[in-house]
Amino acid sequence: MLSRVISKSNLTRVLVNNTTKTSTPIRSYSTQVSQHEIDNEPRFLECFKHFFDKAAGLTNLKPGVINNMKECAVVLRVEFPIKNEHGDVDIVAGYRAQHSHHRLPCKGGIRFSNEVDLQEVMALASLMTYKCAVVDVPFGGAKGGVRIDPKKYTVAQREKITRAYTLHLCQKNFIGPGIDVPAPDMGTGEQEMAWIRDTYSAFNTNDVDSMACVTGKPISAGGIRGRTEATGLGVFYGIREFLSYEEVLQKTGLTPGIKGKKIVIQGFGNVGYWAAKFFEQAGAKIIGIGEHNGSIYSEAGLNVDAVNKYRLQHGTLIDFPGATNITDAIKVLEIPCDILIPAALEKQITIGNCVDVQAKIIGEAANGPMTPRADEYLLNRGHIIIPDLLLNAGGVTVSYFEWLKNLSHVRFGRLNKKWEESSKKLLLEFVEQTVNKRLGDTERNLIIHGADEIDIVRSGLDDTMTNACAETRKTAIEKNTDYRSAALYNAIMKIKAVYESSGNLFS
Ligand SMILES: NC(=O)C1=CN([C@@H]2O[C@H](COP(=O)(O)OP(=O)(O)OC[C@H]3O[C@@H](n4cnc5c(N)ncnc54)[C@H](O)[C@@H]3O)[C@@H](O)[C@H]2O)C=CC1
Ligand SMILES: O=C(O)CCC(=O)C(=O)O
Repeated sequence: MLSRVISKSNLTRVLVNNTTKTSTPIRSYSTQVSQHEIDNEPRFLECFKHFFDKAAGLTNLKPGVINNMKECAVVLRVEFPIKNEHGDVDIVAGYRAQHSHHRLPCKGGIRFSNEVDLQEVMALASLMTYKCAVVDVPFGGAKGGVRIDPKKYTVAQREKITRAYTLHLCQKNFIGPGIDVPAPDMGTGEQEMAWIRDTYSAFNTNDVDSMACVTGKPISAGGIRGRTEATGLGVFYGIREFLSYEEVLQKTGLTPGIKGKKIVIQGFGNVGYWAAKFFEQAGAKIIGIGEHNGSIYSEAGLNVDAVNKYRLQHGTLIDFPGATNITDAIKVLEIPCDILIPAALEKQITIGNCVDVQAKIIGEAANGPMTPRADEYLLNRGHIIIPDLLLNAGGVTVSYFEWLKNLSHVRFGRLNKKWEESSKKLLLEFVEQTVNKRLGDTERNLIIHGADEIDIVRSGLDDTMTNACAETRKTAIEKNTDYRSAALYNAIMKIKAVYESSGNLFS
C-alpha cells in the first residue's frame, strides 16, 4: 500500500512543515478561544442573520424594513410514515421554507440528510433569496429538506419518501411552476426531481406547464443540458474571475489564471466533483479531497476521475493509491494550498479550526460553510473569501434556464441553430472568395457551428457569473467592505427596488 496515515497531530506537523504561514499569532488566537465558545457558535440561521445584519448596516434602510427582509415568510413542517427494513414504521419529517415572495415562484433545492431541521432549512431559504438577486434570477428564495440518511434507504423507499413529501407540498400549495420550484441539493439529484415532477403532474393533469414545477430533472423528464455540472462550473467561473482581479492578486501574492494553482476540495459529491473536474481541466492541481469518512492528500496532484472511480468502488477515499490518508477527515481544510473549496456542509470552518486554514482563497461552494467569527478572523488575516451566495449561484442560474425551457416547451437552439449556421456559412464563403483562400474543414466547422442547448447554457452561465462577480467586486471597492457583505448589499438593494416599484413596504 503506497498511502500512509496522517493522524490529527502529525497532520499539523506535515502541513506546518510545508508552509511558513502558520505563525505564532494564529496559535495564540486559538488559545484565546475556549471549548465552550467553540461548542456554542451560533446555529446556521443565526450565522446567516449575522452576515445579513452586517451588510444591511451598509444601507440606509429603516430597521423595520431590514427585519422584514431578514425573516422567513412561511414554513411548512410535515411528518409521514415509511416502512423500514424491519417491517416497522419510521416517522419521517419534511420541511419547506419560503423566505421571500417579492418575486414568484420561490426557488431552492431539497436536501435529504439526517442533519436537516427547521432552522437549517430557513437559513438555506434565506440564502436563496439573496443568491437569486445576486445573479439576477427573478425568483424568491425557498429550501426544503427531508430528515433522513438517504444511504440507509433502498431506491424504492427513497421513491416512496420523495413522492409522500411531494404529495404534502401539492396539498399545501407549496409547489408549482408559479409558486415554488424545488431543485437538487445535498442527498438528492435527477432521480428525485423526476419523481417530484411525476407526482406533481399526476395531481395537476390540466397544467400544461407542470414540467416547470421542479428543476434539475433528467433530460428525458424535461431537464436541461448542463444543470448537473452547473454549480461546480459556476464555482470555477467565479474563482477564475477573482484570479483576474488586481487587488486579489496583490493581497494573495498569486499569479493570474488557474493553471498550476493548488486546490483542496471538501465534499466530493455533485458540486465538489464537478468543481474539481473543471479546475483539473484548466491545469490546476487538486492536492486534497475531503469526504465525511476520510480525506486524502497528494502534493503531486490527484486524478479526479480516478479518485471518483475509487470512491464508487470502495465507499471511501481512504487508501487511494499514491495518496496520503487524512483519517481525521475535517483536517483536509488545513492543507496549505492556494484555493480551498468547501463543498459539503455548513459550519465547517469555525473558530475551532480557522486558525489552521492556510489557503489564500476560500471559495464557498457549499452553503454557509463558515461561521461569522471564522469569517472575521480570516478576513483580518488577509484571506480572500468568495461567498456562497455568489460563488455557488451557478446551480440556480441554470435551474432558471431549465424553468424557461419548460415554460417555452422548446429546447434552446432548436429554432435558430440551422439558420445561424447557414448565415455564418454564407458570410464565411463571401470572405473566402474575397481573400481567395479557403480554410480547412476543422476551422470552417468551428466558425460555422450554431449554438446547441449546452453552448447556450454554458455561455449564459459564464456571463451571469462574470457579471455577478464584477458587481460584487465594484461594491466591495466602493464600500470598502468584504465580498460577502458586498454581495448581500447588492442583493438587498435589488430586492428593495422590487418592493419599492410594487408599492409594498415603502408606501
Ligand atoms: N447541488 C447543487 O446544485 C447545489 C448545492 N449547493 C451546496 O453545495 C453543497 C454540496 O451539495 P451537493 O454536492 O449537491 O451534495 P451531494 O450530496 O451531491 O454531495 C455532498 C458530498 O459531501 C459529502 N459530505 C457530507 N458530509 C461531509 C463532511 N462532514 N465532510 C466532508 N464531506 C462530507 C457527502 O458524502 C457527499 O459526497 C451543499 O452545501 C449544498 O447546499 C449549493 C448550490 C447548488
Ligand atoms: O437550482 C436551484 O433552484 C437551487 C439550487 C440550490 O438549492 C442552491 O443554490 O442552494
